[in-house]
Amino acid sequence: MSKFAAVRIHRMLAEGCAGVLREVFDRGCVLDRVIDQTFRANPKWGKRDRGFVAETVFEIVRWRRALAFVAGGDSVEALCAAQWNRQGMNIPDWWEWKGGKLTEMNDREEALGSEPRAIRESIPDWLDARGASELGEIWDAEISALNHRAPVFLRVNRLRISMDGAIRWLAENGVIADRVKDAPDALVLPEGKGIPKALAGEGFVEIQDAGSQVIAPLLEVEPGMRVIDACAGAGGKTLHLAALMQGRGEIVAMDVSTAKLSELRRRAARAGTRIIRTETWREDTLKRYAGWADRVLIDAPCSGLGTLRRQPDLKWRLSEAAVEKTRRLQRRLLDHYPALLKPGGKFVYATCSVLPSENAGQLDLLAERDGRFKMEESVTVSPSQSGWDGFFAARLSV
Ligand SMILES: C[S@@+](CC[C@H](N)C(=O)[O-])C[C@H]1O[C@@H](n2cnc3c(N)ncnc32)[C@H](O)[C@@H]1O
Repeated sequence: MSKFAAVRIHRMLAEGCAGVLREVFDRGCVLDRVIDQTFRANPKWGKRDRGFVAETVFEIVRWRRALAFVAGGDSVEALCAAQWNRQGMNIPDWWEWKGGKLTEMNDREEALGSEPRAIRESIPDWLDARGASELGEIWDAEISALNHRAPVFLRVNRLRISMDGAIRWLAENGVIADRVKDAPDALVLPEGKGIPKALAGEGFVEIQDAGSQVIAPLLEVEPGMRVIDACAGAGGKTLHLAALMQGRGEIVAMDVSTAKLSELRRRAARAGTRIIRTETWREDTLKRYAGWADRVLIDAPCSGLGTLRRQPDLKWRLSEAAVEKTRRLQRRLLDHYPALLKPGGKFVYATCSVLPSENAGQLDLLAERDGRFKMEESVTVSPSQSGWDGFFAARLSV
């Protein structure tokens, strides 16, 4: 039962929830961003109000299809009613959800378990068919795990603080964090807990899922090396690489997005590393850096299906055609970016997808097109087996 079960629903907050949901469902906006904008537009909402709105909309986006079945309709008002009922809250009399009776809703909640998986697990039909055809029997466990709420994981920045030091520093600031088995730099916060923005901004720790922390170590970087992070984004893995290189060597962080790279520079300064340089991809970048690097990380754009726990809105925006377009881009990156390596260099190809066609399947196709690469090691992080986001990474040598 939700911690909000005994709370009376305030009209302003209910309308706030409905507004967020319309932006996400009708206009295809990104849930996290809409929540942020809504909170900024309503500065008088307290911590509890924000918690209520965030929990309501996250759960409705996650369970949209199942809730529509339970509510007997998929209007935003009906979805809210079904979710509040699930949370053990009373649906206010003034909430016009045009649904059936509460008893009918409760009956349908019980019947939900016998519905087909796509309805039960609240995913589009195309995604269920794709998951089942690529993953077979384990799809059932994976999609179920991807519907759980994810805890917050931190990566301790070893350039600035030790593991014990970080645990002590967090505790002194009221944050309890535990070590994570098999993820040497990771800490996990208790369910439902976050880290205050001010602490996250100190540079001692970065918010990063434990699954994502598997990737940088696979590149086997050493202090003094030349490394290219070819799809660096805002630098989650670049910062990890810099820490593994103990602040010695050179990392060139590349991306097509200048905005993401400027965020990366801000984070790098905060993390206390000076070995990262950023480069926006241009026509001549590949030529200028050809044969330059000891290591290349291709953290490729992907469907993102391994991160559905944290961004459930993604499943309603994605389509089979969009996933295929992403696969074509992945093939292009694999055809071109290994040219950045010196002879004897190594690259890691990584995604946050659970679909083999974006992962090992891409490397099988690469092997057919180009026989120069030798597979050294690969890791698949399964959400159901690890409790982490889903990732794939493989190291290949030239
Ligand atoms: C999976 S995200 C990277 C996440 C990032 N490495 C991190 O750890 O935070 C993929 C990135 O690839 C970038 N991208 C898209 N097309 C690209 C291309 N053709 N070359 C390089 N990067 C590209 C996107 O802007 C996005 O930032």
